[in-house]
Amino acid sequence: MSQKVSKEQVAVHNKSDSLWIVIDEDVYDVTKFQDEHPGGKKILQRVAGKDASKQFWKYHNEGILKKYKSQLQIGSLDTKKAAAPPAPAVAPAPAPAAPSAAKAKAIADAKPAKSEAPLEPFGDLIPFADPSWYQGQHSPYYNETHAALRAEVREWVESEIEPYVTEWDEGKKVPDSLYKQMGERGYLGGLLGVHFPAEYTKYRVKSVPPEKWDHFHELIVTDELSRAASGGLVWNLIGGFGIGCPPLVKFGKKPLLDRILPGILAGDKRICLAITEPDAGSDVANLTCEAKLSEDGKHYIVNGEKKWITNGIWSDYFTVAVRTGGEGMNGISVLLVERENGGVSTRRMDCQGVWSSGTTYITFEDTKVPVENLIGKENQGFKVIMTNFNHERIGIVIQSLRFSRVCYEESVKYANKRRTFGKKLIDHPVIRMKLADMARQIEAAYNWLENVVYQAQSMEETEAMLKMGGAIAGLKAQSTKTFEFCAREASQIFGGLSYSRGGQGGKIERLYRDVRAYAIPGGSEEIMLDLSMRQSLRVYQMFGMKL
Ligand code: HEM
Repeated sequence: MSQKVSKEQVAVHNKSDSLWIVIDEDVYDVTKFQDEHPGGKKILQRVAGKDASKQFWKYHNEGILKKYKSQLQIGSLDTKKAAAPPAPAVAPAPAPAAPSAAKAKAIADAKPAKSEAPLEPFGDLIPFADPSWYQGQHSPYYNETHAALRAEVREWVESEIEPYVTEWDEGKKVPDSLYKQMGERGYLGGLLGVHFPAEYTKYRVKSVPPEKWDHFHELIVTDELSRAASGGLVWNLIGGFGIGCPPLVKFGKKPLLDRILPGILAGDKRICLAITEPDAGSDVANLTCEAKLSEDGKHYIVNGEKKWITNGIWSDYFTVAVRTGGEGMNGISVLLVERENGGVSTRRMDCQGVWSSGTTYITFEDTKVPVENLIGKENQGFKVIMTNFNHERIGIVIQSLRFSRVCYEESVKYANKRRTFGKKLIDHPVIRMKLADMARQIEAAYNWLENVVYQAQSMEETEAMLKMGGAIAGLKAQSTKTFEFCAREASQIFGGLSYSRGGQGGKIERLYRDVRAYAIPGGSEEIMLDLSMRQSLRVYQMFGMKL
């Protein structure tokens, strides 16, 4: 790849039997690739031996070069300047245009006397495409460990995930090795909504010592993973674990944790949450999957069905809500079912979106579960489930808002290169209005999210469950509605490119299909909005609300 080539040498390779092109001063041999080029071989032959940068960027985004570079690049033009030294983990800001002396003084004078320095800017600096602290703005929530983690996860996603996401989504499977990496990188240990469980795993997150791990680190892992623009990918990696494992960690008995948690946190064994049934979705109190105690009192025998269970198809363990008592919420318990004990059948379901997440229909037939696998107390499982919902919903909020940002970011980039009616899309007021409407909703919801995360980590768990449940439910509805809005508006901006799968509008097309997977599970928008009012009013009545 270090080969230096002159323009004249490239120009010789101008026929289909030896076809070179130049993109951004790098030289590519596309002789063999031309037959498989999705845009056709003639279009490549027309630029054979020439600089094709302009044409290339018209039809592709950065992901294509990242994916094919190692395979097709044979060198660079001898006129290309040496590459800049590698960027530090946290990229410094590009030098801003120097303000006039008077203006600089005015800015300095206007600064509050005691202002904490903001963190270094990071990423592409497109306003609203990342949270504001990425653009060097002040924030009370983040410190150097958050910035380092952000760089760590982004590097991983950009190099090892993003280039392959489309393939995995279409193939409806993410390689198991990636899940294993989630364990080895320590991310699984950090996604439980509790302290980092260093006592149960030897793996550590490179940028953050366990004792410093907080809820904002968890937010960053989920947020940066979601930049891959695939609900299927995110749910494959954290969908089952993020909601199935916390109840085990918080309410499981120590011998059970000692036996199975290390394997789960290492990424060797998979776990999922099984609550929803063919006939009981948001109405959890009415579930019917039953568990009866065996005559010798050593096992529960489980019979029933569970539906739309994320990761079920690959899971070794299932955190299952069952009916052990009478009707309603006081007859529900939570059990940890182990596949290897038998009686568990799983079938993959075909759904509209989140294709690589493994949505599953499960049948339990006389499934034996040792009584030691009871999570929480018998007939008090409703509390376990309710505590878990806040964590699940915050995860959905983080993902929905990042997906909204991806829709916005892709739109801004595309609008700055696509020309219609003699000018760039970005120069049409109607397009800027769409972008503004996306940005204002994203920022409003994200600032609410940061506040909620801060409250959740500052409060004791029961207090957080009570006081924050209503707000989190409202925020969940706000975020999924924002996501739906952004997917729609981005799709209008991309036009036909987001109607076909793959290519420049591929992320938008995929996310559009994922919208319902966020608006419905974890509590549908309608249930969430109603709950946000009912719960907030009821709780604050307890805390002395005056009407
Ligand atoms: C290293 C060189 C190139 C590679 C690896 C490459 C790869 C691809 C890929 C993977 C696609 C499928 C769509 C996508 O995923 O974005 C595509 C489509 C396309 N490419 Fe290329 N390409 C290259 C160079 C070029 C050049 C130089 C041109 C124009 C002169 C071109 C024109 C097109 C067109 C018109 C499409 C179809 C776009 C659409 O469906 O809207 N490609 N290319």
